Order: sequence, then structure tokens, then C-alpha cells
Amino acid sequence: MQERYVAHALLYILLVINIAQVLATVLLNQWNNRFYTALQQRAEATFWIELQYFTVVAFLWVILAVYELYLTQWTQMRWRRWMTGRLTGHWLDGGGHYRMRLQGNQADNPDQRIAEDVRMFTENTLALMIRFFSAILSLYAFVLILWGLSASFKYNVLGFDLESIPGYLVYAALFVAVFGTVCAHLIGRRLIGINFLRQRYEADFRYSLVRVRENDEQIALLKGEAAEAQGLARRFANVVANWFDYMKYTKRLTWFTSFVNQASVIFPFILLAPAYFSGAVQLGSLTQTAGAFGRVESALMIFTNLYASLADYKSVVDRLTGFERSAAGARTTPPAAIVTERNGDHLKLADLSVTLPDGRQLVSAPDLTVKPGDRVLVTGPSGSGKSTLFRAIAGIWPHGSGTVVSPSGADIMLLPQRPYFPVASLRDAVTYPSERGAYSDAEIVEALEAMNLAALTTRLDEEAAWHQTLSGGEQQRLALARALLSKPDWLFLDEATAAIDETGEAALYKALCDRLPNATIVSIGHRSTLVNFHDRRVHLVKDETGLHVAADAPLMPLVKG
Ligand SMILES: Nc1ncnc2c1ncn2[C@@H]1O[C@H](COP(=O)(O)OP(=O)(O)OP(=O)(O)O)[C@@H](O)[C@H]1O
Repeated sequence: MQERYVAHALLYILLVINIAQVLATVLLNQWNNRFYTALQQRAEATFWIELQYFTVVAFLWVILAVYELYLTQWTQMRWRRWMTGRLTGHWLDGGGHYRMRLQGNQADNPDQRIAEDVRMFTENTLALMIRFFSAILSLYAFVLILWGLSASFKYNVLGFDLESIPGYLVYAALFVAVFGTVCAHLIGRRLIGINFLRQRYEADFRYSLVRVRENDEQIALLKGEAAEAQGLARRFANVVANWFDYMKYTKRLTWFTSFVNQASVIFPFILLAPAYFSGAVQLGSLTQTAGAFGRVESALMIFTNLYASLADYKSVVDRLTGFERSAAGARTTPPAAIVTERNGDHLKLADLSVTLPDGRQLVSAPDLTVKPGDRVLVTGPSGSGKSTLFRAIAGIWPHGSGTVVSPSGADIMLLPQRPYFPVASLRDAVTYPSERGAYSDAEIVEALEAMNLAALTTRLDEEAAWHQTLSGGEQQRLALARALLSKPDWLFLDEATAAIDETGEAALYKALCDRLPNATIVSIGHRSTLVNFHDRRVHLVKDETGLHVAADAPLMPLVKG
């Protein structure tokens, strides 16, 4: 609320500054007439007085210019902060970021849209708004002046008395401006699409660089540097090709706008010269009229002069609205046809059919119930859909139909094979996503020791990219320590111990079962040794139509397929 008031206040101050600036230009325009008339008449005393007048107005002008820029920049950052918070929220809320990708309606490079496009939007909106506002004000002020001045320039063209058209100089400026705007649009409109793609290609290229950085070890091990260099060059080739397109159209537009701008310097003099040379008006009146004509014309030509910026702006607006549409689509589409109800203390899958994004059926669970305290091992061939079934149970998979009734009020945690850690201190990494201070150091140390990570207990304050520095097994143990701390009622382990040797895995499962005696544990795994820690097995087996179906199976023996 307070934020809104400050934003409004800043905007009003900026508008007032703009009005004052236009007022100053009007004063200077009038001064122009007096000053040059004094020069022409060699009136020295008036000349000095007018110079003092100019100094005062110019000084005020400088103050206004400085504060206009300063307050504009301030407003831009406040606005950007607000918009960034809003878009980040829309992206992250309710798993939208994940569903945006899965639903296939993802706007490209959301990271770039939140970072770059928001910055460009806030900077340009304000700058353009102010340019348009002052253009309207100067138009208003100088049209009046020019209208009045038109009457003093008497001459005729091809026998037609121009003086008889009131304010004909205003019409002349309007004609130039309309002509300029139409031509600028015809020449430059392709820039909108080109700018849109430029943002995209730049972001694609940056993302490829980040992926190399994130996967440096794999790339070094595979000696994939040459392939990466080729891939990066391919992406950068898009940036270059797009840039050449951009150059081509910007060049055409610049040819036109520069030409029009230069022509508009002499255009008023051509119009006014006959009246001046016939002696009808003084030099001061000529320069004032030419100045006023220039002001009216440039206010009217705003679309022409800002066409490149407007094209840029339009592409940024398109990218942001595309992002918002995609985020809204992800938010408003419920966790697909799979209804997740919270009711009772059992987990119940009824007529559940999980499909792939392209609509192909992947796995079904016609009737499956897991009771609190169960220890269930889920098995099935690779690619049969075990992980996707977990995703559907967790409510983040948007494709399929049927019902998942999950236990009411239960705390559910799902650990994947490759755990995620933020680049932060080890303390924050292990307690993620809980709030800071949710666990004492003693609790954290205890959990780490229980997961055989005593060596890490002295490094709680150390910040690192833990996904790159810890071994695969250490990362999995760190994720299990996270589970020990948060003590979920239901723990889903998706091959969460696959990188650990069988003896180590046995010790970890024992520690988990001892420390979370009431937790229901559902594990996906391929190892036969896992049988020892579970009392039930659900197997994904192919039915006669080739579809994998999840159903109870004997715990032993573990058979493949
Ligand atoms: N986002 C996705 N888009 C398209 N296909 C997907 C997506 N996620 C998973 N799949 C496909 O769904 C199938 C099942 O994947 P899933 O990871 O669930 O198998 P899994 O049984 O857990 O395999 P594994 O035992 O090898 O881990 C695979 O063929 C996979 O390619």
C-alpha cells in the first residue's frame, strides 16, 4: 500500500518537472525573439538584460534536468523491484515453473524474461511515458504559439494566399509528421519481431554457457569441449544472424529518420523565407517561428523518432505478456485430471492413469492403498513410469486421470535420485527448504552423523555448489539427513540411495527406520537387498495391451519385467 503511494508521488513529481521543463522551453522560445531582435537592432542594453534572463532560465532548466533523471532512475528501480517480485511469484507459485515446462506452453527462457525483460520494460515505460507526456505538453504550448505566428507570415504560393488558411504552419508540421510516421512504420515494423527473437537468442546463448559451467566435470570427463564449442558457436550464430537482420532494418530506418530530421531543420526556413526577405517580419520573429515549428514538428514526429525504441518496447511487452499467459495457464490448470484429495490417513490410488505430455498412456494404478506405517518397495523395469507415478502422487504431474487420495494433513517428502541443493552454506543446503533457524546446529550435526557424514559437521558455515563438490553418495546421504531433520509422516525415496554401496545403504535404511519409526516409507529401487527394509511390494507389470500396471506383488523373489 505504502509502496503504491510512493510510486504515485514519484510519478506526479516527474510530471510536474516535465511541465516546468516545457514552460522553460516556451520562455526560451519567446526569449529567442527578443534576443535576436535586440541583436538586429544593435540594442546593447537589451542584449545584456536578455543574456541575464537566459542565464536564470537555463540554470533552472539544469536543475530540472538533473532531478528528472535522478527521480526517473529511482522510480524505475522501485517499479522493477515490484515487478520482479510479482513475476517471480507467478513463476514459482504452486509449482507453476515445472508445469509451465511440462504443459508445453512454456515461454522461452523465463529467467531472461524475469531479469532482462522486466528491467527493459520498467526503464523504457517510464522513459517513453515521459517523452510522450512532454511531447503532448510542448505540442499544446507551441501549437498555440505557431498558430498565432502563422498569421504574420503573408505570402502566396502559386497564386494562393496561404495567409487565408489560419494556422497553416501547424498544418504543414502535421503533414510532415503524418508522412514521417507512416513511412517509419512501413520501414521499421519488422524490428518488433527481430527484437523479440534477439532477446530469445541472447538468452539461449547465455543459458548454454551456464549449462557448460554447471556440467563442467562431465564435459571434461567426456572430453566434450570441442562439441560444446560447436554447440555454443551454433547458438551464437543465431545471435549474429539476428543482429544482421536488426542492422539491416535499423539502417533503413536511420536513413529515413535522419533524412527527415535534417530536412525538418531547413523546412520551416523554406516556408518562412519569402516573408522574411520581403521585409514583412524581423529576424527575431523568424527564428522564434522556426523554433516553434521545430518543436511542434518534433512533438508530432515522436513516433517516427522513437520508432526503434518503440519496436524494442513492443517486443519486451510481448515477451512479458507471453510469460504471464504461460504462468497463468500453468497456475489455473489443476494438477491435471488427477484429483488430489486430502481425506483420511491412507494413500489411495483409484483408477489412476498417468499419461505423457503427448497423451500416450504410461502407467496405471487401478486400485492401490498404502496404510500409515507401511514400508513399500516399488519395482518395475527402467522407463516403466515409477518416478512419474511418484510425481503424480506428489501432485506435480499434470497429465492423466483418476484419483489420488492422499492422507489428510500428512507431511509428505519425496527424495529423488539426484537431490537438489541451493548454492548456499551447508547448513542451508541440508535444511532446505525450511526457514533459517528451523533446526539447531546440534540437530543438524546429529542428522549428519546418523547419515555417516560426520566429516561435514565442521563445515556448516561453508558456502559451496554442493551438487558439484560432494560425491553422488554424499549428496544422497545429505538429502537423507534432510529427511531425518524434517521427520515427514510419509517418505518417498526414488532410488534415493542408488549411489551408495549395499552395506552403506543397509546402514542408512536402518538409521532411517530407527529414527522415523512411524513414517510410512515408499521406495523405488532395483536392488534385491532393499527387500530387507520393506514389508510390501508394488510391481509395475505390463498388461496384455502393453501398458504398465501397478499392483501388489510378492516381496520375494524380485523378478525383472
Ligand atoms: N517430462 C517428460 N516428457 C516426456 N516424457 C517423459 C517425461 N518424463 C518422463 N518421461 C518418460 O516417461 C517414461 C517413464 O519415466 P520414469 O522416469 O517415470 O521411469 P522410471 O520407471 O522411473 O525409470 P528408471 O527406473 O529408469 O528411473 C520414460 O520413457 C520417460 O522418457
